[in-house]
Amino acid sequence: MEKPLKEREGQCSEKVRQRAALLRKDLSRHSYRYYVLDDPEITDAAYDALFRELQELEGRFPELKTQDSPTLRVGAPPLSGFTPVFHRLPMLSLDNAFDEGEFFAFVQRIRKGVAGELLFSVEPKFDGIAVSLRYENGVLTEAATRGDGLVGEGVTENVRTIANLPLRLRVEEPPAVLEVRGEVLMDRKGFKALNLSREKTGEAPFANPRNAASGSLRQLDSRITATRPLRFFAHGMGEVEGLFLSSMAELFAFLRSAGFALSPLAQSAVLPEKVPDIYAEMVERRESLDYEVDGMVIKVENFDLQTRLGMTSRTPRWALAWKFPAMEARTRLERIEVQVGRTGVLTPVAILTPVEVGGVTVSRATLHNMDEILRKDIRIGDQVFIQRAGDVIPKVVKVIEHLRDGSEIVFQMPDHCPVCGSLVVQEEGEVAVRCVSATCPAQLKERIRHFASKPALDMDGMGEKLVAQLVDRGLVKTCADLFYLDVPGLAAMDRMGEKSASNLVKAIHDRKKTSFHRLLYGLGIRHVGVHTAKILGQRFRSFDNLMAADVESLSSVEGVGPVLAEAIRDYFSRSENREALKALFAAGVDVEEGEFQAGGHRPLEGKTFVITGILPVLSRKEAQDLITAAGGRVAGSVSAKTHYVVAGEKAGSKYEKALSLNIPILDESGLRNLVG
Ligand SMILES: NC(=O)c1ccc[n+]([C@@H]2O[C@H](COP(=O)([O-])OP(=O)(O)OC[C@H]3O[C@@H](n4cnc5c(N)ncnc54)[C@H](O)[C@@H]3O)[C@@H](O)[C@H]2O)c1
Ligand SMILES: [Zn+2]
Repeated sequence: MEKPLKEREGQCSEKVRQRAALLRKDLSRHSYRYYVLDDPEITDAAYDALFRELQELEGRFPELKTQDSPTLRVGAPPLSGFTPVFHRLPMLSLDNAFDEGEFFAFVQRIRKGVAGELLFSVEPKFDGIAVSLRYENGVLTEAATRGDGLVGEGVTENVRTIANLPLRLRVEEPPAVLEVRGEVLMDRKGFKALNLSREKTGEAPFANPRNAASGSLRQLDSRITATRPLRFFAHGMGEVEGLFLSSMAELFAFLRSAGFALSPLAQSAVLPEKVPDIYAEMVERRESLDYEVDGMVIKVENFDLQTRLGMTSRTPRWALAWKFPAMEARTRLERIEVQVGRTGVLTPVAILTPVEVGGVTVSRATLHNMDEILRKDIRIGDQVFIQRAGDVIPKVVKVIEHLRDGSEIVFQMPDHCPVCGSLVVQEEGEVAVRCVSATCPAQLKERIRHFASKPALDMDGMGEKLVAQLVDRGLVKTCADLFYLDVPGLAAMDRMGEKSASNLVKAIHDRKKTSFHRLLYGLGIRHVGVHTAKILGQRFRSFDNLMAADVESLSSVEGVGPVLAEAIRDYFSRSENREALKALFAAGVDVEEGEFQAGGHRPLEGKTFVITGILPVLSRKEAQDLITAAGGRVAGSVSAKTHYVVAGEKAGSKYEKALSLNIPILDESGLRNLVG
């Protein structure tokens, strides 16, 4: 139960006072690093937690509040190199919510003063840098960052270099004054490329696309900004004269017609009960966007009501940012382990102090290779930012160099295989170091696991631990040995009963009859993925043909480059590999006939498709299968090489890209017609 205020005030001990002072000091420092230097040393989630703690302390003990408390302020004052721009209407921050309960508490607060229906607009929260664009009689005259909310940095020349923003409003009778507010951001691809080139020249990488966008926009030389892949998304307005809009729906429509990019995920006039579902959907689609969003912004639909609700010194009372689970975390890199892959490549892996990222505990991150470690200057003992995206292995984005205390250790790649002890080699022109021993058990385990994996021979039950035992006890020395395993042999393994042993033997036996591409993929030839294996199957149709093919005819196949052709040639030129394949056939492996039977209907041969949005009947996977079965190829992103884009409901940026490149867009029935 809440205690009466008097008593709570009385409890404000020296300890609490000190804590509040410390929080204020820390928050100010982090704000400075984040807003001014674009080089944060803690994650946004960690910052938000400190911010909340201070907010709560100040709420319980109002006497702790100070004029300069970070809880009362927006951003940071502008940097002195820029012309200061005074915002006629302040540019505010947003209140945060972290769960559904906090969202409905916000709805409740607003409901108090409202009779009748309450509606909201929803938009993704773009993780970029806020700017205000001033148009006078339709012409862009001034652009400024948010700064401390009242005074921002004049970045007009820099903003003019952003390609997707109108320098003149595309409306017949432009308003006398219109300030469009929105977010400048950098897409993931541009961010990756920028960091890569910075690491090569020894510059510190940016921690995330937001910091990269901010650092790129806030340049004193606009020629540098012009080289950076920046985009602008509009989401609101400041001062207006000569234009009357009454709702978010009207605002969205007006901004679109005037030539601004808005998120295709924006919706207006939504009932509050619907918001949690839309939130869940946005969380799900977050990864598929080519730029980062860190939450959903919910705004009161009606402008009259917005005005009535007003604002605090820091935030409007009519809007809320419902944050997404963080995908970034900071932790310590404890040590570096070296793993040996199936082609013998030594891969360094970071072992981290376990940390939670987006609801999952992460304790390992890939470091790729020695080049990457050197480029990012990653040392053992460093504090690092890690990032998780979907189900892929987390990666180390950046080291927080100034937190080093001198005890960090520079890592060196071992010159011997950590598993079999043989000398490793680095082939010319290659970054990777590999163990080339033909008998290396680490490689053998990986090769067997790959061979038994789902897209290859798909032997359900052949897991990592079992494979390790089979190899360590000498029962399996080649992939072919798998087909000679018997029930007593398997049942002797740890955690293996008669029953599961006999199931597994049956599963292995069932998999003898397989398809060409599964077997080819299963061999684990470097660079040969599932897709390439399928293409090669279609072209060569048998292992005899494939083994007889020279580099030239291999690389003439669409989708097979010279590197791949070379890898395939190299693989089959080794007698041990040819023997291994023979041994598989001798063990009874059989590639199904009919897979490439002539006369197959292949109307989409040579055509590349991109699928976006939700189709009315087919799932994403079904649509893909339909296309590949008809000889087409499905790519992940739209480019000049795309032949068709198949678009469903809520199609996103891929749809827009297709429009801009004049690529034909099909709906589901259009696709079916094409397939026939
Ligand atoms: N890591 C650090 O050290 C550090 C330091 C300071 C701040 N931060 C981060 O910055 C946040 C505070 O920054 P903030 O004041 O910019 O607040 P905020 O990021 O919580 O949100 C406010 C901003 O969101 C932007 N925005 C994006 N999409 C929008 C949309 N569709 N509609 C309306 N506005 C939209 C607006 O520009 C607005 O100014 C903290 O929550 C923290 O995550 C981190
Ligand atoms: Zn080895």
